Amino acid sequence: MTTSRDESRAIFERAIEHTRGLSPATFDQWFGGVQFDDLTDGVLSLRVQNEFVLEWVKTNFLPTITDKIREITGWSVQVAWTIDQHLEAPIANVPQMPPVRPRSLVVRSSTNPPAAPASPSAPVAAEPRAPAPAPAPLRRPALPDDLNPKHTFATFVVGPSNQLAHAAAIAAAGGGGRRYNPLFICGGTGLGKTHLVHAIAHRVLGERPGARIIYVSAERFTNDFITAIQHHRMDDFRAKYRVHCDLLLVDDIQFLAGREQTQEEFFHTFNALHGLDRQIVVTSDKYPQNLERMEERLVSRFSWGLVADIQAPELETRVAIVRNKAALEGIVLPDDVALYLAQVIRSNVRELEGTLIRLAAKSSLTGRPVDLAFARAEITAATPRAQIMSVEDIQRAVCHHFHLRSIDLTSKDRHKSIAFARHVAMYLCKQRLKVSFPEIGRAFGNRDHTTVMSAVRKIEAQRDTDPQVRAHLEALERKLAGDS
Ligand SMILES: Nc1ncnc2c1ncn2[C@@H]1O[C@H](COP(=O)(O)OP(=O)(O)OP(=O)(O)O)[C@@H](O)[C@H]1O
Repeated sequence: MTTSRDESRAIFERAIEHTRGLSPATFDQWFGGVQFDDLTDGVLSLRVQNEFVLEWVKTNFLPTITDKIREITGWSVQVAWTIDQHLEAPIANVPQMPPVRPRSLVVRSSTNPPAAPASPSAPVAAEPRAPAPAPAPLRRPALPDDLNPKHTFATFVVGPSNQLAHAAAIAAAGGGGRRYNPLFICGGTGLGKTHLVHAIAHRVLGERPGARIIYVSAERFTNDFITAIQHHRMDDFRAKYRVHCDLLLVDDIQFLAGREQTQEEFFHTFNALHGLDRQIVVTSDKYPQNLERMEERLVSRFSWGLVADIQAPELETRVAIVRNKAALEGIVLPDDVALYLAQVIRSNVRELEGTLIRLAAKSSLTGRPVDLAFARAEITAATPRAQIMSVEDIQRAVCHHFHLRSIDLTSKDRHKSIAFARHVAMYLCKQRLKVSFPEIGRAFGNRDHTTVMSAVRKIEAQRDTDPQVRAHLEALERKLAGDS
């Protein structure tokens, strides 16, 4: 069967449309970085920005796409990939390869704009590299003493904000997929970094009870090190961390800031384990390059494997987390309350969980059911207004300021003054609520997240150059703060 390029592109587009329906958020995030080159005689040629996108798309989308193409054309499709770092991604959050360090791979699950491309196109073979070798044989069991039994993969809710870190954590636990060493998980407080690290340990222990796992906070590593020096037990310390360890999990590495001697020791620990191909997982509240007072050689090693960040979860993920937590704790939580909690507590899962537990405790003390009225009253009393602001509050303030109807902001009306007010509202949502671009898009008449990104960028640029725009923003900021 021979087809023209237009026909084959149409076949490909039908196939990927089918895939988009299966998982729209993931699709946008990943498939946006793939370009169709050709489909001729059963060979589908695709161009991707980097190897990680290639592997992800290949694992998650390709089977469905090739099945669909087979359904349409009868071909058993083979895929030829080209890695092209110059490829302009239509979707801004496609993961980027870092420009200089050849062995590192930085993946952002965020909606941050992509970095500039670094090197020219290079065709690659269709197959991914062989899986990493199995860890060294295990000798004696070792149980990390402070693992939270509830922090498992089963209790971790996966969404676009954390799916890369989650997938990488499963791979680090030997659960398939490419294993990156080290795995560096970074993100703000209370977003699930420690949970994932514990989940890795539980999974490894479940599957290989003899595995020698060391789970330490960087603070504990420091204290162990100091104690070893004090008591002349450096040989034991080194044997423990550099030899009798199959998996090293280090939480909150930022704690090593400025601790030069501990950094030096950790550097050698890292090298020893890495040299033996033992998995190392590190968490941090910052990207490696943003770690303060950290030796450059350590920073560079942290980026050798995979840097996966965790962002604040989207609304749907927050709802799922709060429902899950309620189910785990045996709390009866109506859907409208779950949604309300997820709407008002946006940036920190720990806080979301804490609020749920507090509500449940108060409800059992007072005998009142956890219903919407109860939740609203409790949260309003306990939280400053600014923190429980919602997209609707911002839309209301913007409409009031520009004398518009609320429907104008969600309508398709592109009149200049309405479009400007809409852009301002989107900008304020991003600034104040830290909600994701897709989430904002949905609240503004189901607009695409790229539209929201460009609106926010436009206002950011005007804010710095146009005094009138700045005046509107300041007036709105005052209004929103005044509501607090
Ligand atoms: N995706 C998720 N699914 C389920 N629970 C989650 C998720 N993300 C976070 N949590 C829960 O939120 C709480 C805080 O998570 P965790 O302690 O892992 O955060 P962290 O990123 O390590 O924060 P910090 O940097 O402050 O140590 C934990 O109870 C954890 O179980």
